Amino acid sequence: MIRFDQVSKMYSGTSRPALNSVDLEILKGEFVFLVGASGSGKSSFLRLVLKEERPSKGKIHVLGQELNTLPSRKVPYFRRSLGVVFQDFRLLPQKTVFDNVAFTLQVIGKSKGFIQEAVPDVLKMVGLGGKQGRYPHELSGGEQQRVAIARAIVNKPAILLADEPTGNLDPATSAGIMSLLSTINANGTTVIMATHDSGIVDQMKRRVIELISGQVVRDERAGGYQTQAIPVQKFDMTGGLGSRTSLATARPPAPETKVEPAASPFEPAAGTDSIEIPVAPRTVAPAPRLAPESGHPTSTPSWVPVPKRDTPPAAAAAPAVAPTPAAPAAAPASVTPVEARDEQPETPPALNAPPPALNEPGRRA
Ligand SMILES: Nc1ncnc2c1ncn2[C@@H]1O[C@H](COP(=O)(O)OP(=O)(O)OP(=O)(O)O)[C@@H](O)[C@H]1O
Repeated sequence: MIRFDQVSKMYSGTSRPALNSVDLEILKGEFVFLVGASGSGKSSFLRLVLKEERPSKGKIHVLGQELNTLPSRKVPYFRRSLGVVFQDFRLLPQKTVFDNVAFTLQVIGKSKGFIQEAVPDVLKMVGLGGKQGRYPHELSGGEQQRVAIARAIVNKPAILLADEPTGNLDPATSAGIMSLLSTINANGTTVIMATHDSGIVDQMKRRVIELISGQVVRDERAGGYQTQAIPVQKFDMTGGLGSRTSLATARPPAPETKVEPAASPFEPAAGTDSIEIPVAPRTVAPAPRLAPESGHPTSTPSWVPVPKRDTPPAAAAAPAVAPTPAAPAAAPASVTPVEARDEQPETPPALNAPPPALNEPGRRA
């Protein structure tokens, strides 16, 4: 579904790559956390998936498409399969909840009838059924993020990219957002979330990819935020230290091993809507956890590299989370906020402003 082959990204005017020889694969239905200190390359990774940036080296495949060869005119259509959520919500302040979600559908020319059906459905799914007439300033932060998520998923994207979606929320509200993302994932959407929130990562027990200075140093199935960092290049399965083969081999365990996420407090128990709200400690980005002199890991890796696979993870086939009763019966089609940035006739700031998380102001190459 997403494959990075020896991808490096060097922004112009910089001396160090934001991403350095990244080699990984994310399968349909996975829920992946991207962790790492500020500046380690998480947002750059997401921007590359979105084709907001081009790799300086290497190839990126997303949904069967090699992005280097994707013509610009096809990018908006490509992005219809991707939803994006940001830390700062990026709602249109002058539009109601309904209109914020409807706007992206209008941009791609969906009919009024379609919009009238799809928007209430998705708002109900994110728990905002009764608030569609409100304006963003009349909502809590968590509710605003739910609107942003509704906007991102109204077209049932194959992939949802979330850049610090809980970064502005308190722990209890974050738990609600994570529960929602879990449900979206259980309904078939691949979720990739960049985060500094150790409590969430530790409790969700999903795949964790850790970046340090643009390099993948850990790729752990059902991992935690603080697990010892393992330099992938040093974990040699083929006899060739740091070789292309060993990197390609250093992929997460096969889906056949079925990573059934352990019961997570962010996921409602089967047959119920109740979610235990954990009070997870917030942390800032950690310092690299390599042994200071050698750069070698300080403990045995807890993951097992395996060859590439093409089949979806078992967890996707058998969702750990029962879809909520409020989930829409039919999949509405629409457009992601990303695409709206490309195609919208006006330039509403919330959709067009350079995204701070993915495109920090003043840093565009
Ligand atoms: N447009 C840009 N132009 C130049 N350098 C950039 C640009 N975007 C990012 N960088 C640099 O690339 C590196 C990775 O940045 P990136 O935003 O991907 O990190 P991050 O892990 O997402 O950080 P954070 O957790 O703070 O959001 C940093 O050194 C950053 O300064």
